[in-house]
Order: sequence, then C-alpha cells, then structure tokens
Amino acid sequence: MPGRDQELGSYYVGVDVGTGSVRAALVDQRGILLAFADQPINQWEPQFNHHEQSSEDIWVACCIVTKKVVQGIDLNQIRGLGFDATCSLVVLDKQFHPLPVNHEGDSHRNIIMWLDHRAVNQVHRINETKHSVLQYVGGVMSVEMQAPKLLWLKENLRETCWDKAGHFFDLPDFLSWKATGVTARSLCSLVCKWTYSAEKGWDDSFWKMVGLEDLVADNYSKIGNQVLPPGTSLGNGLTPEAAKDLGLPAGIAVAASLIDAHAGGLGVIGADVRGHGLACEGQPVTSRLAIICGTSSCHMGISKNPIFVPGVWGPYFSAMVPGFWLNEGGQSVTGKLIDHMVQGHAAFPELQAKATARCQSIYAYLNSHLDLIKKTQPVGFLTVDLHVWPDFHGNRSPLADLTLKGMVTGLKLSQDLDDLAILYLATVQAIAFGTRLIIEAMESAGHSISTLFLCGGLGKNPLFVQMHADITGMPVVLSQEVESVLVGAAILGACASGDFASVQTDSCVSQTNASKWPVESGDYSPFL
Ligand SMILES: Nc1ncnc2c1ncn2[C@@H]1O[C@H](COP(=O)(O)OP(=O)(O)O)[C@@H](O)[C@H]1O
Ligand SMILES: O=C(CO)[C@H](O)[C@H](O)COP(=O)(O)O
Repeated sequence: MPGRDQELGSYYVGVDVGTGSVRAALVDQRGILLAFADQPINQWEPQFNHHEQSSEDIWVACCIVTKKVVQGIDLNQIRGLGFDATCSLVVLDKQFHPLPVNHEGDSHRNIIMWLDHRAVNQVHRINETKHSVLQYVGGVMSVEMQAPKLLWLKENLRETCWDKAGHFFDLPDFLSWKATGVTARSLCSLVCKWTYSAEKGWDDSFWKMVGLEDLVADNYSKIGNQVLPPGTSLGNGLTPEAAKDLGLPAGIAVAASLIDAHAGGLGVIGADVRGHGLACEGQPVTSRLAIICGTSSCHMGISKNPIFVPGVWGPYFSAMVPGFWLNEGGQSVTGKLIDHMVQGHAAFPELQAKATARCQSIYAYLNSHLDLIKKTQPVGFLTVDLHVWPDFHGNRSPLADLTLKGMVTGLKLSQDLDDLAILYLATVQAIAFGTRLIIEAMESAGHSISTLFLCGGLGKNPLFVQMHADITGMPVVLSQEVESVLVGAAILGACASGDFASVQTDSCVSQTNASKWPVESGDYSPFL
C-alpha cells in the first residue's frame, strides 16, 4: 500500500528511453505526473536493416530531460529514480568505454537497436538447434533478441568489437549501471531477451550449442551474473558523478530497470476501472491486455500459470508483474509503419502544408479529413477496396516470421490527399487486425481477455484507438495519465526508495492511474 503515514511531498523521477526520444517525468506519491520533458535521440541506419544508436548520446539526453523536470523543486524531496528503455544491445569494453558495432569502426555507435535485423543468418541457426529455451520465447527466437546479435558480433566484428568487449548490456541495464556503477541486470531484460530463467538461471547448454561458449567460460560476467527483480534498490544509489550529470542529489535510490513495454504494462494494467461497467471490473487482472503502442506495439498479457502461445514471446516468470507469467505479443513496426506510409506518399507535402495552416498535427488533420470524406458511412467503409498487409519489417507475432514483407492492394493512379488519408486508415486498420490475430492466438492457448489497456504515442491518436476497439470488439481503456510508461518507470523509483513495498502493491498504478474513458467498438462496425 502507498505510504499513507508519510507526508505527501515525496517525488520520484521516471526516465523512459523510447526508440525516437527520451522522456522524463516527475511523479508524486499518488502517481500523478507533475512535470514532463522530452528530447529526440539519434539513430543511424548505415545499411539496410542495420539500426544503431549511441549510449553516450542517450545518457546526455537522459540528463537534459531529468534536469528539466526537477527544475524549481526542492531536490531533497526526490526519493527515487527509475529507468525503462528499449531492449537494444549496448556494447562496452573492459573499461566501460563504447565499442563499435559497425564495419566503419565508429565506436560512438555502440548500440545495436532492438529493430535491427542484421542477424538473420544467426537467428536461423539458433532456431535450428530447437533448444528447450526456445519454448520460452514462443517457440521461435526473434532476430530482435540479444543472442543472435551477440553471435553476429562474434562472427563479423571479432577483432574490433567481440574480443575487446567487457560488457554487453540491455539498454535499461546500461542506464541503471551508468547511474549507480552497479552491473547487476534486471530480471526483466535477461528473461525476456537473453534466455535467462527466473527459476533456473542461465542454461550453459544453450550458449555452448549456439557457439557462444565464451560467455559461459567466465561465468556470464559479460552478460550478467547478478540478477535482480525490477524495482530493487541498486548499490548505494545514485553516484556523485551521475548525480552531477542528472542534476539530482547523490545517494537517492535507483531501481533495477524495466524494458519500456513492460514499464508501460505496469503503468496501465492495474488501472482503476470502477464505474464504467467494463467486463474486467471485479475480474482478475489476467482478463486485461496492456498494449504499448509506439514505434512498435507490444501486447502484454499475464497469467497465474505459464501459458505457451506459439509465436508469442514468453511465458516469462515475474518479468513484468511479480509472481505472474507474462506473454508478450508484438508488431515490430506500427507507429513507424504509419509514419512511413504517410511520409512516403506523394500528397505528404500538401498534408503538411494544410495541417500547419490549421495548427494541427498531420494525424489530427488526417483524422478530420477522413471524417469529412466518409459522409454518412462509418469511416471503416472507406477502405473496402484498399488493403494493407502490415508486416513491412517481418511478423513478430503470432506468425513469428521475419521474412514476411508488407503489401498494399487496391492502388489507383490518383495520389491526392483523399488517397493518402484512405491509405493511412487502411494501415491503421491492418495494425488493429494484427492485434486481433495476436489476441486470438493468446486466447486459443488459454488466455481469457476481455479488455484492452492502451498507452504509448499511438494511444494519443483517437482513430488508432477506435479501430482497435472496432476490430477486436473489445473496449479499450485509456489512462488518465497519458504518459503511462513514465508512470511505470517512476513506480520503479518509488519501489526502490522503500516508500512502497513492491511494484505490485505500491501501485501508484492500481490506486491512481485511473481509466480516463473506455472506447467501445462502434455501433455499427464492418469488422465484427
Ligand atoms: N498525438 C499523436 N497523434 C498521432 N500519433 C502520434 C501522436 N504522438 C505520437 N504519435 C505516434 O506515435 C509514435 C511514437 O510513439 P512513442 O511512444 O513516442 O514511440 P517510442 O517510444 O518508440 O519512441 C510515432 O509513430 C508517432 O507518429
Ligand atoms: O521489444 C520491445 C519490448 O519488449 C519493444 O518493441 C522495443 O523495446 C521498442 O519499443 P518502442 O516501440 O516503445 O520504442
């Protein structure tokens, strides 16, 4: 329970490193966000399917946003700091300096991003082993996980990277190390992306079988041999050096981190839904599916017992909510796909000009344009002749096939703003159908889901939310606090501070991140 006997006035800082930007928030004990800042981050694509970032750039961005959100407050009131980040691979040498993950030898670019698909050959060989750890990633390892990326580095950058490497971190763990000097890894990242088992630890036979036996030889010191539950307080808290960088007091509690989707899941899945007449009211939390929709979408469902869903990652024990198994479905590109379709269209400059003239975002403009051209029909009917298959970056779930490609059918010669708006709508619908397929796969394996809890950048797009309700036939709950991922990160800091007993019971989440409104499927939807 929240520390009711404590005076209000303790604050927690949450830092969320997404694909495109870093965000920070100052959050109070009730889980209310008091200040927010964001900062874009660089990405490099030196070759097709190679996506890189810089851990130094990301740390600088974390410092900028953190300093902004604590401006003007009494720093002594800040009790804890929590990080979440994308599950990208950070490579450092034995002295913790960045190492290049590219053929150019540019050590500034020392992160292989989660969406990088360079290790296709390596993941194929890993999957051919049919090793038992693969049961816990939906039966097929994704090219977006860390083992294939490590193998790629060993096979392609042996001298410049692999032989010199001292530390391979998941980005959330890099951040907690940078803040505290503690190299312990979060159970969340190791279980979800590195094949670690919460119950049995590392499986030597897997690493030996895939050709990464060198990681076993030194007792996993390069990838983590101390593993802590998310929210655990690390070492002596914030180091003086990191405190100076971030503009925070040295020694405040810093938590073991979470992957961004998991922080979002934690931020929304316990929301108080009383009074909306939703099917999940009074039902176990396992009837809820959290969907975190940013560059990608992640579908987080929890269960009391392990459920094996073909093509859906997991089951992962205690990786998001302690004591529960997690299944994580996903679509590798959703926000990125919508941006790609819209920005690549011939009418994009016209859209930009018109949206700017109305002081609207391009998506607000497109949504109102669709409203205009649909006339009296439900908007869904605008796409009876135009269809998108959304796997432009392969299919993460439930088909688990990275070779799949995207497709558009029903194209005409015209390329005006109406066509752009309808293509945008068809893309959003295709993504929502992808979610429906994932839910169907989860339900056939034993999940029983009645309500969706959506957050992330795409949660701010009413069309995206409505299409998810229409196409799945399930109500979609949006939280009062739109930056739910940051609430999740701050919960970690609150837990590490000792002000709350655990990430599960403390919850700013279950107590105050109340639902704002449920979006029901339309009165007449062509999709059901
Ligand atoms: N107000 C909005 N309306 C429509 N789309 C939005 C809005 N805000 C963000 N997005 C979309 O959300 C995606 C990014 O979401 P975000 O959660 O910031 O991503 P990430 O965590 O991957 O950096 C982008 O594709 C962007 O276009
Ligand atoms: O694999 C993931 C979580 O397990 C995410 O897709 C990845 O971390 C990227 O997140 P985002 O789309 O929010 O940037």
